[in-house]
Formats: sequence, C-alpha cells, structure tokens
Amino acid sequence: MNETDLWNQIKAKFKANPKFDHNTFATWIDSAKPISFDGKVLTIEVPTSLHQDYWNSNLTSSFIEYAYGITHQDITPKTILPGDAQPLTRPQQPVTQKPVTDPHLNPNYTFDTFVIGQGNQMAHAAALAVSEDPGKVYNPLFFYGGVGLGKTHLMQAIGNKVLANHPEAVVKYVTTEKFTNDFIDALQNNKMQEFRGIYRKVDLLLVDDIQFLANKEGTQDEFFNTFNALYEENKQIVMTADRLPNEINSLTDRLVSRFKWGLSVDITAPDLETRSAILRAKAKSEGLDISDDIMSYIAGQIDSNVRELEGALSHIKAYAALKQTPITMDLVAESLRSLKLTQTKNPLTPELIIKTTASYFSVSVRDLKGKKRVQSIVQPRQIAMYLARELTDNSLPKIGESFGGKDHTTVMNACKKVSQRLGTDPELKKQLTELRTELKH
Ligand SMILES: Nc1ncnc2c1ncn2[C@@H]1O[C@H](COP(=O)(O)OP(=O)(O)OP(=O)(O)O)[C@@H](O)[C@H]1O
Repeated sequence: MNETDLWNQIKAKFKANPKFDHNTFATWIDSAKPISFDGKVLTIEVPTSLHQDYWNSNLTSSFIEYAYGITHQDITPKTILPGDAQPLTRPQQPVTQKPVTDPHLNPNYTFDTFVIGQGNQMAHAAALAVSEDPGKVYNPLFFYGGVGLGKTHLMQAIGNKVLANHPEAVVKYVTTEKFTNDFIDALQNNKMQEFRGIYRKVDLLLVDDIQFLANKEGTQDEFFNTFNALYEENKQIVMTADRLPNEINSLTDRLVSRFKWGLSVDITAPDLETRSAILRAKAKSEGLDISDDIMSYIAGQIDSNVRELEGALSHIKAYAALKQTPITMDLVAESLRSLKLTQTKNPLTPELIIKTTASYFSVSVRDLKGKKRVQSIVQPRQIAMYLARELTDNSLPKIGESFGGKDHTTVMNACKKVSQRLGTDPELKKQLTELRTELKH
C-alpha cells in the first residue's frame, strides 16, 4: 500500500468518527498531505508547527488505531512542515512492467553492512549464494538462532541484492505475524484470491519468525500451499526462526519435512573479536570517533547480542552529546553503568501493568484477565490495556494475549473507550497519572 492509499483510508476513518466534527476535520486532518510510507512510519506534511503540536497531542493515538485497523501493523505518523520533505526521487513513469509491490526491505540491511565472523560465517555464505542464484542452490534457506543475531539482516540482504541484480524481480518480506494477519483478513473479507495472487506471484519470499506458526493450523495449511506453489515454480523461499523447524511446537510434519529439503543454518552469538568488528563498523557509519581500546571494552561488557551492542553504542553517543564531552573510557564506563541501571529498573511488561493496575483498584489479576463484564472490573481492565498500549511496545494482538487471550479488537476498543472518557472524566486522568508514576518507580 502506498502513502496515498493508506492516508486516504485513515482520513476516511477520521471523517467517519463523530468525535472529529467538520471544522476539526477540515482544519487539522484534511489539510495534511501524505509524503511517504516506509511500512512503519507514514510521513505527512502539515501546514504549520501549530498543526504539528495539535497532531502530537490530539490525533496520534486515533491515527495509530485506524492504521492498525487497516493494515494490522503498528504504524505511526510523522508530521513534517512544507519544505522539510526530501525531493521525490521516484521516477515519474514506472521503469518496468513489474507489479508495484513494496518489498518491505530495510535498505541498510545489505551484505556490505554485515560483518562476517565466527557464528555467522556459514549463514552469510549461504545467503550470498542464494542471492546470486535464487531458486537454484538452497531452497528453502532457513536461518535459526537467538534474538538479535542478524537473521533478519541477512535475510533482507538477500532481498536487497536480488533486487539490485534483477530490478524486475518481485521480492516480498513478511513477518509470520503479517502473513497470518493477511490470511485471516483475506478469509474474513472473501479475498483469498487476491491473497494468493500476492503471495504466489513473488520470485523471492522472505518469511521472518516462523516459530509464530506454532499452534496456528489454518495458517500452517495456507503457508504449506504457498510454499508448494512457489517451490514448484523454482521461486526462492527464505525463512527464519528462533529454533529448528522440528522444535517448533505443533508445526505439522509435512511443513517440517518441506523445510528440510533445503539448507538450515544456525547463527550463534558473536565472539569478542566479531563484536568489536561490528562496533567498529557501526561507529564508522555513524561518524563516531572511538579508539580501539574503548571499542574492545564495550564489546567485552555487552556479550548478549548484536542488537544490544547497537543499543549500547547509541546510548554512549547520546550520553556524550548530553555531557558535551568526547567519548573517553570513563564516559563509556559511566554510560554503560547507567544503561544497565535503566535496563533493570524498567522492565515494563503487560504482566507488570496488569499486576499494578489490579492492586491499585483492589481487584484480582485473574479478573483483569478474565471475562467478567461488571463495571468494577471492566474499567480497570480497560485502563490496564490502555497503559499496556502506551507504555510497552507490544502489538495489540500481543497485549490481547497477555489479557487471557483476548482479541486485538478488544484491546483497541478498550483504548478507544479510555481515550474518549479522558476528555470528560478528571478522576480517570488522575488514576492514570498515579498508575504511570507507580509503574515508573
Ligand atoms: N554481523 C552483523 N553485522 C552487522 N550488523 C549486525 C550483524 N548481526 C546483527 N546485526 C545488527 O543487529 C541488529 C539485530 O539484528 P536482526 O534484527 O537481524 O536480528 P534477528 O536475529 O533477526 O533477531 P530477532 O529474532 O530478534 O528478530 C540489526 O540492526 C542488525 O543490522
């Protein structure tokens, strides 16, 4: 979906909501122009900085809700002012006859930016081979391993390379969650033909986090059929998971055996040397001046995964900017200490929010996760859902799961109810403030 289609659909939802009257709509919403959409952020241009402020305080949460309803993705708005927009580089005419589908690839996830080391060498080699000869060498290619070790990066590097070599190729990256949502959406709206048209006409299908197929029989069936259709046409399939296919709970045998047709490669945690090399590459790309000693020190301190290594570097960068000092060993040590403190201090999860909200309102956790419809339970439950949405980055379906397996629409409606009541109920505002303070302690 491009920015204009998405924006038009979101705009229609604003228009249909009586909360936004004609004037509000015309002044704040209709005056915005869609600029770009990268799969996560829809950039819109608004006429003045006043509009930006108004968007930030009054429209953002509805926007996110509507965007989720349309795409089943967490999409946030970014407002910019006239003149801020990058000049459009897109050609006026389509250069090829290729169907216009967004591959959803991060352009930074390339082979050039991937540091090879112990733990990912084999995965890198397999990825490169597949990108040079898709559909021929290892099909399917399956990466497995722990979080933040570069599986998504490598998988998308294949996509970027295939597109660079063959601009006409149709490449599609999806998370398993997105595949599942698309499938359910197609079923509910009688759009299976369209769904199959999209998924079975790609040259390269990249599916991330296959472990989320666990316990989803219907989606597994459809995935099996998609897999077969592509495989028979020699189209390349690449998948990732946090474990081997046969270790994924209730993954049907026929899928497990299909996945074994190709090559499964694991990615393991990088050693000290590789971590230092990754840090050096990241620091260079961000123009940071950090000595080798300091680099090794950081790599020695953060030994979990590459995502945390990147997080530590950003933290150090921000810390140095804040203190307006160069990056010295002392500054790094202090910065990492503060990072570790915030990490242990603030593990906000829906579970913790449920527990805190339950004790605040003197109701039980079980009731908040249950189905009782009495007001004394329903309101705390809605408040807990609202806070989980606000204070964690869990998706609506994930939050629903934490509340005893509720549907994402239930969470969405709860957030909506709380937002609406906030305008008229000062007591609710006070309760939310107190809960937020308690949760941040
Ligand atoms: N070898 C590497 N060289 C450069 N960057 C890397 C490397 N490995 C991982 N990264 C970076 O670390 C971050 C996390 O990697 P990625 O998202 O690919 O992990 P993942 O294995 O898919 O994790 P998850 O299962 O949690 O999604 C990304 O920003 C990625 O660019």
